[in-house]
Amino acid sequence: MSTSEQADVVVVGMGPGGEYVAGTLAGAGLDVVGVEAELVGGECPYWGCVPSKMMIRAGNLLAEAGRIPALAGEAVVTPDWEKVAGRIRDEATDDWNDQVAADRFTAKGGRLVRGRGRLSGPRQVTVGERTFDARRGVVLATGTRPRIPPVPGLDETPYWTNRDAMAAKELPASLIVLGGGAIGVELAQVFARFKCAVTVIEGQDRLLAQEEPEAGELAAEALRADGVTVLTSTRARQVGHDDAAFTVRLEGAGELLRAERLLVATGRHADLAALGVGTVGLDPSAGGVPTDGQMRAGDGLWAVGDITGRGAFTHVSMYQAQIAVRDILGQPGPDADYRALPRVTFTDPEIGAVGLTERQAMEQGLRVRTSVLSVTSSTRGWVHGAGNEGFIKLVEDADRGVLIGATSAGPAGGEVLYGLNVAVHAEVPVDRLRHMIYTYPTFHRTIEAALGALS
Ligand SMILES: Cc1cc2nc3c(=O)[nH]c(=O)nc-3n(C[C@H](O)[C@H](O)[C@H](O)COP(=O)(O)OP(=O)(O)OC[C@H]3O[C@@H](n4cnc5c(N)ncnc54)[C@H](O)[C@@H]3O)c2cc1C
Ligand SMILES: NC(=O)c1ccc[n+]([C@@H]2O[C@H](COP(=O)([O-])OP(=O)(O)OC[C@H]3O[C@@H](n4cnc5c(N)ncnc54)[C@H](O)[C@@H]3O)[C@@H](O)[C@H]2O)c1
Repeated sequence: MSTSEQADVVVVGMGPGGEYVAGTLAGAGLDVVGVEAELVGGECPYWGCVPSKMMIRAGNLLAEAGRIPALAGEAVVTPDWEKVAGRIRDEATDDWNDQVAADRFTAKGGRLVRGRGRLSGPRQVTVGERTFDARRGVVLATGTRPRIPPVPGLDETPYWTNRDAMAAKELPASLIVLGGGAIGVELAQVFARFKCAVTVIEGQDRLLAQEEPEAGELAAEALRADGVTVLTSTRARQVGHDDAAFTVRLEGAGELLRAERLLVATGRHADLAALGVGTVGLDPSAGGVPTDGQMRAGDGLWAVGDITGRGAFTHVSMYQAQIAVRDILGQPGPDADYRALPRVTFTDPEIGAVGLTERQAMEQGLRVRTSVLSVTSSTRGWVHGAGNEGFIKLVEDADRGVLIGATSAGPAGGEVLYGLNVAVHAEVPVDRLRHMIYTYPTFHRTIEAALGALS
């Protein structure tokens, strides 16, 4: 009979959230077991944020070169995907090898256990034949997997998820993207800029449906300008595949689309049943693990990252990880606060947002004032010329006189977002924001104009 092994803390899943928790606690002298089924570092560095942003950087360079004729002369540019694929392989992922990250953890004294972990009771995790008892507790940080919609025929085809797209050594000549959320729009634009014929199929009436309607419209305009076919309020009825191509039969009139590849980017979900959460009294069929403000999910149990369902972003997983670490170490600190949750979709133009959309604010029964100002109307936008599309949208809680939401779209829209992020987080009165000095000529001066236009 095998005996259980002891540890102070067992962290299940070593993505950005789990790696931070495990590494920091090990560095603080705790006996930490980190359990990882695939690669230490998780989705973000190997199949998510980092490789996709390398692709986007390359695609944006091509687009900028395409703007030279309008502003600076002539440019002849030949896209070469091999450069992008090579950079992802060599610089981003080390050819999908996590040795550096694993060594970083073990150098701090952590014990890395490779395998799929599962709760087998309170403060207890089983990995294959081994069982670990965690004196202080267990941290769940297992992230999410792609959600594959139940479209007839889809399961029998070799469709791509984000993982295949990130590892692509060659680009297909044509691509259908199912889902017009963050993954769908970012990758559609990159692939199109590398001369792949892309069609995006989005079930809702606009792209980036969780953001302001203006954001979805801008994303659609930008994608169309890059040659992408954007179909909204459209669903796939049937998917097929033969040696040559994928076919997607659409609902409604039943139009048939064909493409060399099909990318499914229709959201993600956590598999709580496989994680054994029922053994600690949690609902295995829930969409995420509920936590309190200190990321506690039960006695001796914490959860951080995508699995909590509070925003599938690396910065959320790191933020929550810091809170969980403090709590496990017995250090007091503020509860998690998601009022000023920022996010950036790295299309060109970038679309950043923080806090509530106008609609979300109204649904909360708040009396709101809003404004939308075009970046092109600013001096900097006008000077910038080609590639200057974008807008600032502000959502003010009219009764409190503070911003509760904002969208910053445009060149460097994600960077411009920062000031708005501070304003929403710190609840800086709109009246104070109106009376500060905004550098001339910057894109962010559009914020000053938008503050003046709140009504
Ligand atoms: C294409 C793409 C682009 C993205 N771009 C951005 C971006 O620009 N900015 C941003 O903020 N976010 C982005 N994200 C989201 C970001 O990648 C995630 O929010 C982040 O990785 C979540 O971190 P996590 O620690 O919660 O989980 P994950 O990164 O998913 O890591 C979880 C880890 O747990 C492991 N695991 C799972 N189950 C078990 C088990 N039972 N036992 C042991 N190990 C297990 C997995 O193998 C994985 O390594 C992107 C995602 C994708 C797919
Ligand atoms: N820049 C970033 O921060 C970034 C980039 C990529 C991904 N991410 C994260 O990864 C997560 C997953 O990204 P995602 O794009 O897969 O999910 P998402 O939830 O952002 O978008 C999925 C889209 O697919 C649509 N959809 C669902 N089922 C469909 C169907 N059957 N037919 C047509 N459309 C359908 C939805 O309406 C939705 O608009 C995001 O929630 C985001 O948090 C972040």
